[in-house]
Amino acid sequence: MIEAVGLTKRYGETVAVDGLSFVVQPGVVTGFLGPNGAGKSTTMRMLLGLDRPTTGTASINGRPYTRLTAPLCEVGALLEARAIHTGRSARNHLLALAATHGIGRRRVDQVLELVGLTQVAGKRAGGFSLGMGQRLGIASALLGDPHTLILDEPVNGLDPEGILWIRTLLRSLAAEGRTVFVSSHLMSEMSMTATHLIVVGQGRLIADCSVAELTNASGRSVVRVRAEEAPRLRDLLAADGVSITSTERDLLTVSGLSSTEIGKVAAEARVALIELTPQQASLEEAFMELTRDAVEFGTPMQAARL
Ligand SMILES: Nc1ncnc2c1ncn2[C@@H]1O[C@H](COP(=O)(O)OP(=O)(O)OP(=O)(O)O)[C@@H](O)[C@H]1O
Repeated sequence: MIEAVGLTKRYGETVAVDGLSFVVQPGVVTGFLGPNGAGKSTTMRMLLGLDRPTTGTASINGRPYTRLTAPLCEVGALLEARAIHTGRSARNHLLALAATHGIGRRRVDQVLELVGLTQVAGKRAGGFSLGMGQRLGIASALLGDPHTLILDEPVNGLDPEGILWIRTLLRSLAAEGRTVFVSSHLMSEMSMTATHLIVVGQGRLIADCSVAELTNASGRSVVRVRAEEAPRLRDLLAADGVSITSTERDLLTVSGLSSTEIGKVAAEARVALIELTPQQASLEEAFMELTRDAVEFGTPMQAARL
């Protein structure tokens, strides 16, 4: 379990993290989501004892990271991409790390296999592509078979096959009962990997809920209705609080009424429906709505990317 209590980090005038409190439970993948500059990396660095909080506390399984006796075996961490600038081979890099914790050669070969680097284990890690470096970082995080994983943007630099691989890996690690905390600024990615979400904006907590709750909370569900007599149905549905748009002759997009209500009106008026589809606002929309006021350098392009 990871716990942050009133975590705050100031850099001069900048408040990077602002009174953040949350708990990350074991057994599910928890996504740490927020626009660029929201304070995710700073929070993770404080969890890992790499940055000292201005105020507040961060603990892992009840203790600050710096007080863990065998950190590598308790917490696996992946921070920014290309953290490994080494002339060593991937295997030697892992062997050196393993030696600090009395971890054997067999475990090194195991994690190399797990991340798909066995073939290139003898190659200089400094010459690795971004994706290979990312895999080596994940191998380092897994080396001590830790119960807690803290990964900052682990899909960065991975190709589609790599993204699928990490998604499956994280879910299986969580299913084994581990605590898996993973940051991203991409809602679409997180919605496919995480079950729970902690959303931040400008250093503050915006949401702490399940992926399903976030979608439901957006509450802007609309219903797609297709009917040959769409104009007549539009008149029948028109009422206060109902908004109807139409981009095609036989298509209506209705908000303010449920699909059941629309179906009943259509049946009573004997209007044949070709389609009646309730549509949830996408997670991307829900996220943008949540963080709209918290995007640090809000530009239309950046907001669209979230
Ligand atoms: N060492 C530092 N000195 C000064 N300001 C910093 C420092 N580290 C981070 N910041 C500022 O703190 C804020 C939060 O940054 P942080 O990197 O934690 O955000 P993030 O959510 O991880 O963003 P990204 O998705 O872009 O990595 C930003 O305004 C950033 O400029």
